[in-house]
Amino acid sequence: MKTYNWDERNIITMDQKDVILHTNDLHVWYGDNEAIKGVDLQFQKNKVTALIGPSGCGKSTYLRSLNRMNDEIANTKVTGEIMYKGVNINSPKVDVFEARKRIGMVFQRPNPFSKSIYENITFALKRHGEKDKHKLDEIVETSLKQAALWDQVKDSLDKSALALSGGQQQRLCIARAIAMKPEILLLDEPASALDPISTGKVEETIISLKDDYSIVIVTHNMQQAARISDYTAFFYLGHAIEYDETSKIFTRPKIQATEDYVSGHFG
Ligand SMILES: Nc1ncnc2c1ncn2[C@@H]1O[C@H](COP(=O)(O)OP(=O)(O)OP(=O)(O)O)[C@@H](O)[C@H]1O
Repeated sequence: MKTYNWDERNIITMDQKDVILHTNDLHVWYGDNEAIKGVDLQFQKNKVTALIGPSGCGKSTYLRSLNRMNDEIANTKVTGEIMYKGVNINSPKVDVFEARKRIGMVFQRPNPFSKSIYENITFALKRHGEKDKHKLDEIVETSLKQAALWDQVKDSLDKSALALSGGQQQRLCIARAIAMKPEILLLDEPASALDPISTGKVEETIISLKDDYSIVIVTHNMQQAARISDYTAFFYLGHAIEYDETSKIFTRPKIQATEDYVSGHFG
């Protein structure tokens, strides 16, 4: 086992006008286990940012904290700031459901509702009071087009979402998240349960979504991070160790542990 200097950091900062979300000194505890130990990262608008690092380093915990999903887990404490448009969304005063409308999330396993394709997309919109059928039809079409699924399902919107393939289900989940018109999409290993062809399609979808959304994605797949992201953060044991442009992380990172991790020689 190599020894590394874990006090070393290389964390880039960005011009505030380009930043859509950032965390200041974010800590997350599960009971006594401090899973995130003071992370300061900025996320740029209309870019894809990948979070990488070995299993258990806190990537998913950090991602989930960005739209307060950790609130759903008992015995969790989150301190520090999550700044979105001048508002600290980690404040107890913030309406969590409103925050999640703006910062949507797609999980590792496709989890469509046991409803029709159409209803999967309109369900939350209706709950938020949208009743206009014409408008709902329009949102269904736009969201499915953006998720690159429209052509395959436009003639079967009444079909059960569960009859779709895994890759199609995941793109439906992306369409469902997009339908709420978020600004930020959080993706937690969205392709890890998919075959290579479906993975390729989900990756193409993610790249095409950049024009309209800012995306933060957790991935175990180094090639995937290199293919689709503009920025990459390397996490280890609850710390963000290195954060830079993806091209730099994968070709000339400043920290030895990052270099070893991305080249498969870590540990
Ligand atoms: N729901 C939970 N309850 C208690 N502890 C948790 C929970 N989720 C994660 N942890 C702990 O927090 C730490 C970070 O886990 P996390 O899942 O965020 O890491 P990760 O980097 O995403 O891992 P992986 O790549 O394996 O998904 C680990 O010690 C883990 O055991």
